[in-house]
Amino acid sequence: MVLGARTYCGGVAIAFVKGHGTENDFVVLPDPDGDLELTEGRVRALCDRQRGLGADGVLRVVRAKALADAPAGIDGDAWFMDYRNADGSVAEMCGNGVRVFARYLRDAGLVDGPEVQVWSRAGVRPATVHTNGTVTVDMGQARVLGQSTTTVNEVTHTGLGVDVGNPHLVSVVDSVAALDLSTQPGFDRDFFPRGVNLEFIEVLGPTEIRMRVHERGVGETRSCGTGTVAAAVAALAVRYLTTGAVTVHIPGGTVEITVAEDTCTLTGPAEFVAEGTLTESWWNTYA
Ligand SMILES: N[C@H](CCC[C@H](N)C(=O)O)C(=O)O
Repeated sequence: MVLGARTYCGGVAIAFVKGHGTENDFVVLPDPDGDLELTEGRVRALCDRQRGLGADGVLRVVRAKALADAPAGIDGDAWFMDYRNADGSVAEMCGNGVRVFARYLRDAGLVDGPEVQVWSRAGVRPATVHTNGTVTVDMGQARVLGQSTTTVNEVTHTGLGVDVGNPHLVSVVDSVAALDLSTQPGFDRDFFPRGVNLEFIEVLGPTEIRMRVHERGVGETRSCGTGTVAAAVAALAVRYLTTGAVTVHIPGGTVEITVAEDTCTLTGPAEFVAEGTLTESWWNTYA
């Protein structure tokens, strides 16, 4: 497992690792000292599936002291997941990303033991890397925002807004397969001024749902970890419950969610596909 690079000016190539959590895929960029100039243009190019490595997002592995916008009071040596969406935008949190990030820290020998503290712009997300390769993340408290609407294929759905550190709107539909999510669904920009991740769920049973998602800053993805937590909250709300366990089937696999009054957990796989180095010419092409 690569540990990362300093900078090209030092003549050292920039290392990457490619991984995914239920097929929500990421480029992991080890950059402990914050040397890389990770511009929006480079993120878009990295995530482009023709001119780059291809991914839904980038996880920069950086120590908090190397970040300009690290939360106040955080230990400078804490590991921070600097998450970027494929369109180059910065998001507060990425649930599938935390699973991949935590497993990377363990496999790269940057942390000892199965318990990993992953910091994000939404706060710290403790994770446990299990011996079978799955990871359980403490996702913090999910906060219900109220009802809002989304329009897909000229049909308007009323959904439940849920804040999981990032914004979500979850709508219950008869069939997720019937939805065309190839373009941005409509949503209320007054209710969600910073954009929103849009989940659509089909209830399969009291504790089981199927979900598809159109992610803010990406488009339709095979999975969205924070979205599965929001979906579980909405599925429980359908039964007038605020706590419980829900199995969520997404196109990229299955995750297990627990919802309690004060916090939620997300358990699912984290896989690594490849590791390597970016060519200097490629890196210098995109600024
Ligand atoms: N697109 C999301 C961030 C990534 C969330 C998703 N990939 C996850 O696993 O939670 C947003 O802009 O809030």
